[in-house]
Amino acid sequence: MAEVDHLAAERATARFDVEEMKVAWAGSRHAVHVADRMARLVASDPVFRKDNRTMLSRKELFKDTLRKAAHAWKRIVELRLTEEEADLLRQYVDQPGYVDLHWGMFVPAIKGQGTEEQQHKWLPLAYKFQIIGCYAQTELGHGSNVQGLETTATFDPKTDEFVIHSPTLTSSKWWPGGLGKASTHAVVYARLITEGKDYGIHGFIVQLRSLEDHSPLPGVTLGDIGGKFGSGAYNSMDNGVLRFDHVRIPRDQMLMRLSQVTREGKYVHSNVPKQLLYGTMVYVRQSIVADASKALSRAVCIAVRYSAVRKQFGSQDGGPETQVLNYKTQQSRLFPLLASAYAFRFVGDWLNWLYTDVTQKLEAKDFSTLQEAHACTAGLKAVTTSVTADAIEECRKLCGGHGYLNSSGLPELFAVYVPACTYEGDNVVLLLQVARILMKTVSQLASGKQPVGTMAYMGKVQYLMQCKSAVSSAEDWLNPDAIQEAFEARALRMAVNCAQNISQAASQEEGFYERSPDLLEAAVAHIQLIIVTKFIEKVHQEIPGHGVKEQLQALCNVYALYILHKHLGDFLATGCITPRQGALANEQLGKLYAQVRPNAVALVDAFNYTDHYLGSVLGRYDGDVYPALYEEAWKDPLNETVVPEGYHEYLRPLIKQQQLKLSRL
Ligand SMILES: CCCCCCCC/C=C\CCC/C=C/C(=O)SCCNC(=O)CCNC(=O)[C@H](O)C(C)(C)COP(=O)(O)OP(=O)(O)OC[C@H]1O[C@@H](n2cnc3c(N)ncnc32)[C@H](O)[C@@H]1OP(=O)(O)O
Ligand SMILES: Cc1cc2nc3c(=O)[nH]c(=O)nc-3n(C[C@H](O)[C@H](O)[C@H](O)COP(=O)(O)OP(=O)(O)OC[C@H]3O[C@@H](n4cnc5c(N)ncnc54)[C@H](O)[C@@H]3O)c2cc1C
Repeated sequence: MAEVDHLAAERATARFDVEEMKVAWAGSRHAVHVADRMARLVASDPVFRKDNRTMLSRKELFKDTLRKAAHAWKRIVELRLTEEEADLLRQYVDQPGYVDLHWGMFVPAIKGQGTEEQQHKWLPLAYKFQIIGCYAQTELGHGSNVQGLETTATFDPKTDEFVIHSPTLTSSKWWPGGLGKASTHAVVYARLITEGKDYGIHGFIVQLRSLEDHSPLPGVTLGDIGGKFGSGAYNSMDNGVLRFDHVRIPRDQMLMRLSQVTREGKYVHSNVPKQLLYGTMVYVRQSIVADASKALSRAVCIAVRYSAVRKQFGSQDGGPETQVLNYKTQQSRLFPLLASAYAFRFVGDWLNWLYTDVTQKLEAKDFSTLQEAHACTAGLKAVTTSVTADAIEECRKLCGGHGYLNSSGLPELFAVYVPACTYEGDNVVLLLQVARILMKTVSQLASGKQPVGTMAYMGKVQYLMQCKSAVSSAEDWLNPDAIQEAFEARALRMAVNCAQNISQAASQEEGFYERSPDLLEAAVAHIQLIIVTKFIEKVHQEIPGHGVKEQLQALCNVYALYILHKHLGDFLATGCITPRQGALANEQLGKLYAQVRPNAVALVDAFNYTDHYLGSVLGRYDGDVYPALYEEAWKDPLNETVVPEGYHEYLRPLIKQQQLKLSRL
């Protein structure tokens, strides 16, 4: 705890129990405790220092990542950490690296798509880091279109092997994290060809590097694809390129849980949906939603604390300057982001529950909820990552000029985060998947088929197509039923409008193509409805702690009314509310901001982040920003010498030349 607390006055105005809010945020008292312990463990270990990261060269940064990963593993083993503890420790180390893909995609791919025998063989090796794996799906020529991948895996019955080959330049694997320099193995996605027939994309475990000296195996060409956006940031990751020249692997290295190739080369597909091949992506998409709230809450924590410290302009009578957090414009830009962090946290928890539920059903061969899992993970991944990326940039602007300094932590956070809009499915491509499912659901309404899960509201089509909001005062917008109905009506009407427009096209496919910009908006409306609904449901639960429920209620209303205000055009165009009701929502939003204001600093304290994890001089817990900023500047390598390198070569001759010219005048 800091000696001087410049934010003490802010903390004193909080009208709720911060310790209990920490529990609501983390999910349980146990979760707060474990996260706290792991965060402190990392913060107190000099190997995990990260304040110099943006000053390292790419090579130094990569080596630093290897060092941290090895040290983290050593600590995990020494301290016999549980899986939960180890995941948190890695989170707080906060440096993207091959380990993320090893645990986050390679292991899940084998678990999800490998037979029991294959899991028995490969997982123990991966669990002990005797092999390091990555997920090699995307190619130079194809990423979004998985069915368009070109790498081939041709079965050779003579030797009982698959021959993995990259037939073209565009078939080179391109992007897989951990592939460039670290991985020894990969789950490679390739077209399965047997008995002369192409059976489409399947997963294969392929060894890439020697386990003795790490050199590439014969027929394997691989390396790093080069520097990426931002200093430090995602450059700690060795995203790689990989080509195969007729590389042979045993038949049993095809992941055979979903389909098999027999010794004779017969292709056998188990009686399961083909889309289960995409299971690893579904798993990672749901974890990306949980991560969105982490990244967003970090940015918001920095911006809120700094806005409480920063003062600009005096009062009319020459009194003290005003905290920028008191400006209504600052509040109207920042508090919706604070509310979004909480909203994403709770929808992330719900999505995790849904994912677990669907997985259990799949184990029991019940595939009925697969579409729901796909729509929710794809749509929530798209909306939460897009909002978070934009929000981090907004937080940078909210911190004025100092937000642009690396020491604010915001440039690096943005650079690390922004590819989340692209990886695990480009957000537009994913939203179009949601739109397809929405259109399918609308088309089935006429036949009387009742939609289920998050689409269930569409079953109220008769009512929602004609209902009118009853809101007649600003306070009426505090009624969750009023919010819920307006959001349901907007989402349904947008979807039905799209469906009607598509039905007038020459074909469904052409209509979908022509109307895709509208479809995107309909998909966003549907996903925003899910987020609002899950927040409302959360607030309806019993939430212990003085004032905690009230604060969450206020944030829920901020989130919903902010979205309504931002997308007012949708609500008006679909006739769900009147312009007057829109104005009342905005009036209520202003009142809610005033309610949030005295609690703002405490609401970000509830995220319980250490200064190490935040990595920001502006977001320090103690608010002692200026000495830290001043001190940090002197650490820059440019300040190692008073006179810069290059002075004698370039500055002095220039100055002298000008002096000479002047002396001649
Ligand atoms: C503690 C753990 C932490 C873990 C987190 C660590 C991770 C580290 C974090 C970040 C590191 C970054 C790692 C990045 C990795 C990657 O990027 S891997 C590569 C990801 N690639 C993609 O996401 C590609 C996107 N493309 C696709 O998913 C598909 O191509 C497609 C766009 C969905 C289209 O597929 P396809 O052409 O086959 O299908 P369609 O004709 O459109 O649809 C056919 C039917 O299938 C249904 N469908 C599609 N996808 C799914 C799915 N995933 N699940 C279920 N069902 C699916 C679709 O709705 C159609 O259904 P219908 O026939 O009934 O209409
Ligand atoms: C940092 C990072 C890490 C990654 N890690 C991995 C990894 O570990 N393993 C792996 O296999 N891959 C990885 N990837 C690759 C990633 O999954 C792909 O980049 C991603 O799926 C997007 O595919 P793409 O690059 O082909 O984009 P494209 O599909 O080429 O997108 C280009 C543009 O076209 C638009 N577009 C494409 N299709 C459509 C359509 N049908 N309708 C409308 N618009 C469309 C997109 O919206 C986008 O604007 C990573 C990528 C990044 C950036």
